[in-house]
Amino acid sequence: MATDLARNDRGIELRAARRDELDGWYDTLVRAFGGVSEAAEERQLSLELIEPERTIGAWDGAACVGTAGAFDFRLTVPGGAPVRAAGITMVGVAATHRRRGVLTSMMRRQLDDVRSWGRPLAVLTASEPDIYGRFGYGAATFQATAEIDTSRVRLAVPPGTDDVRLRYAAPADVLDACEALYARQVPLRPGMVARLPRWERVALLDPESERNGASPLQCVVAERDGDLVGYARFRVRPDWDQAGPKGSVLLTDLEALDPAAGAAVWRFLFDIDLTSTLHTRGRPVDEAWQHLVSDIRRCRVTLRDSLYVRLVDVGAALEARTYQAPVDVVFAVEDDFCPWNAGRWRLTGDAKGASCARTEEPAELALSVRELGAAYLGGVPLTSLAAGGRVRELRQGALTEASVAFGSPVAPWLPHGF
Ligand SMILES: CC(=O)SCCNC(=O)CCNC(=O)[C@H](O)C(C)(C)COP(=O)(O)OP(=O)(O)OC[C@H]1O[C@@H](n2cnc3c(N)ncnc32)[C@H](O)[C@@H]1OP(=O)(O)O
Repeated sequence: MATDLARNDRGIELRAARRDELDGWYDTLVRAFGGVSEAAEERQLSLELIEPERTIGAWDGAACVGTAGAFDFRLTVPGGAPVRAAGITMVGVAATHRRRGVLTSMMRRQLDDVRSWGRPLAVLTASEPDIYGRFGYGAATFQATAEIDTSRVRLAVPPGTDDVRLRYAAPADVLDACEALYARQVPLRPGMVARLPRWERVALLDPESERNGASPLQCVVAERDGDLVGYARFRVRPDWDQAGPKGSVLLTDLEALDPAAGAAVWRFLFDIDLTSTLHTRGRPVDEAWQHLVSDIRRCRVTLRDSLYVRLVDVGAALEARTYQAPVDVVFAVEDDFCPWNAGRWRLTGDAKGASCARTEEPAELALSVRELGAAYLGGVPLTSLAAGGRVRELRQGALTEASVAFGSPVAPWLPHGF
């Protein structure tokens, strides 16, 4: 646990922040990100969600100069199981203390902690992609952002779309029903995270200071025969010029249970009067709307790295997921930062389950734990990493076998930051 004291070699003390220190600890984090305060309700919620005993503070005397935290998530992995994963968060080092190894010492302590908690995975989203690879994290999910010219792009909807009824609702009034629908989606896509208590409130945060001229959060629910089958939360930003209206729709959340429900919600978002652009952020890279549009180029889709995965316990992590095709491969894993993972592991598995144990047999694929993290959720093919020289095939056929087995029929996706 992070509660016992430790010093790194530069006289900085690492320990968990006590509850009565959390405010100051959080101020250090805010300053590390530039010092612009969040809205009061956002800060309040962040402080409620953080578990003090899973934090790390770096203290230079009485001053907090470094922060890191961990949420106790359950992450969906290929096959649908919810696997315990430390959601690493709130990492910052005071600008006065940067590039002296404070982050490195916090990462060292944190991964030891995560291991002692028995969590096979650590996951995070990175402020900058360059930071976490050295600690064994690999970019495992990507997300799509789109800027859709809805004045030009048409949407072709599937049969049944007209049977779906839409109505506006206050986001808080339908929250429980929307959360129940969300919970049904979580096992269906690797990378999704089951809601922890109080996390549903994150979706309703709507501080006026962060709207930038857009409306308060709006919600439309989709129903069929009175049952909720989808929802969208969004804002509208009106705008006008000489030629008339050119407002934007800013999509925040969208879930739907079936193709017609999804198409009904997307059609609604495309058709809001006085708007000509639909902005979407952080959506799945394989989302179906991309196949319904008349002109994908005018949707300006861009991809970005999203969830980084670190296997803290290689054997337990590889056993916790299933494999879409049979696999029996010996991996030689390099892991300088967590040497307990290094060495040869034999993975055997299929769509029903897997076992992964240490072995003395000859290695068939060689890679570092970072590549294993990138491939773990099925979104980054091992063949692609191998093409870049990041995975080496030592037995002919092992690469294709493992790459096919590791894949996922749906792209992994992290629905929200943390
Ligand atoms: C999960 C999250 O919360 S992501 C949020 C991360 N936080 C931020 O971006 C806030 C602003 N930045 C910071 O607070 C700090 O610069 C941190 C936390 C990114 C780095 O802290 P430091 O204590 O300076 O890192 P540390 O000295 O341990 O550096 C370790 C190595 O990472 C490198 N490194 C650190 N930060 C960066 C960076 N932003 N970009 C590239 N390399 C970096 C260092 O050069 C060093 O490399 P080396 O081992 O080859 O010498």
